[in-house]
Amino acid sequence: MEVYHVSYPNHLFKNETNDAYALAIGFFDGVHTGHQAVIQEALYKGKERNIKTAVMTFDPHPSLVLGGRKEQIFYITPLEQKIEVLKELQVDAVFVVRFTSDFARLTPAEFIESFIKQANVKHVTAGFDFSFGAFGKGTMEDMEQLSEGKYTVTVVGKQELSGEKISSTRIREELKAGNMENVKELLGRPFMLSGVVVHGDKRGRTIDFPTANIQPTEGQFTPATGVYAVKIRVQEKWYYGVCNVGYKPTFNNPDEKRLSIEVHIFDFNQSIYGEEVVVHWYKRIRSEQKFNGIDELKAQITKDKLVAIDYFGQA
Ligand SMILES: Cc1cc2nc3c(=O)[nH]c(=O)nc-3n(C[C@H](O)[C@H](O)[C@H](O)COP(=O)(O)O)c2cc1C
Ligand SMILES: Nc1ncnc2c1ncn2[C@@H]1O[C@H](COP(=O)(O)OP(=O)(O)OP(=O)(O)O)[C@@H](O)[C@H]1O
Repeated sequence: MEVYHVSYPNHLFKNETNDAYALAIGFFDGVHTGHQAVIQEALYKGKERNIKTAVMTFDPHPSLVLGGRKEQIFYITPLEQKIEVLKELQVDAVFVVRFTSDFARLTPAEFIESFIKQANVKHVTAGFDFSFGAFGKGTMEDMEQLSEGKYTVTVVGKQELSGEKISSTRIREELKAGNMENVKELLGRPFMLSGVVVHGDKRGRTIDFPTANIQPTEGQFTPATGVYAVKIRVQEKWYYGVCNVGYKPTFNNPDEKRLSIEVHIFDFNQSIYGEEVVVHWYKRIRSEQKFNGIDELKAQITKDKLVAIDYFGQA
């Protein structure tokens, strides 16, 4: 899969590629099942017409530029992970458009000229609510009307789960609540968090539950605090585990708000500091609690482990 980075006005498509494309457009944070329907439609059209399939996405999130947001944005799938998921969907190319204020000022017609027609796009698919161009004024009807016969358009209808639209916003809310089973259903795969194993307080081994402390890749959304049943990939192998996201109130002063993500990996006793790992999140088991000492905490983690084993035994 090719990845092209394009930006307006300096670096456009002209010399990038001569291939013709069926294109799916959107921000696609999460590449959830609603997004997958849009991308599958592009894949279908690409096959039908014997042309390549591409996904156009933007970076950073438009709200950072349009909303004048100063704080960091947290993504369900940071760009690199989004690209990985798109690769698995068998897309031929990804166009990553730099979302700048200059880009945001383009009229719908200008956007189409520079980013659709000049990119040799022969078919466009997007969802029913996709909007583009300055103030988001361009609709999918405009997309069709401005085509001048140079490309065709399909609009994918609203994909729903339990009567509500599947959306990135909805998934962020579910992550904030720790509802990982719902997240899994909406994404069509478990939520993934990648990061590096860093040194913790080294207390874990003294309570018989050694943990890998994970420093997440920058810009990733972290689920609600609490204890979770997870799978973790270490050096190409998958293991089961229990993960605590929180502040360890049993040991730490509640004012010390340093969030930690740590996984006790089952049947594992290697030193993995500095390793890159990926955590897949399945189920929230309970909230983090302040215990009266180590014995109570140990007894609870033993129970958490049984809940996770039981969950995976049935999953
Ligand atoms: C499954 C699991 C559940 C945990 N639950 C709690 C908890 O409810 N309250 C708490 O204070 N710490 C909890 N912890 C965190 C432990 O206190 C922590 O692993 C221990 O202090 C070791 O920290 P260290 O790795 O920084 O040395 C939990 C850890 C794990 C692995
Ligand atoms: N549930 C859905 N059904 C059909 N199309 C969808 C759905 N969700 C998103 N799309 C389409 O997928 C593309 C990417 O959309 P976008 O990234 O805005 O997703 P979103 O999930 O709606 O995000 P947000 O919650 O931030 O509005 C757009 O073309 C959009 O119209």
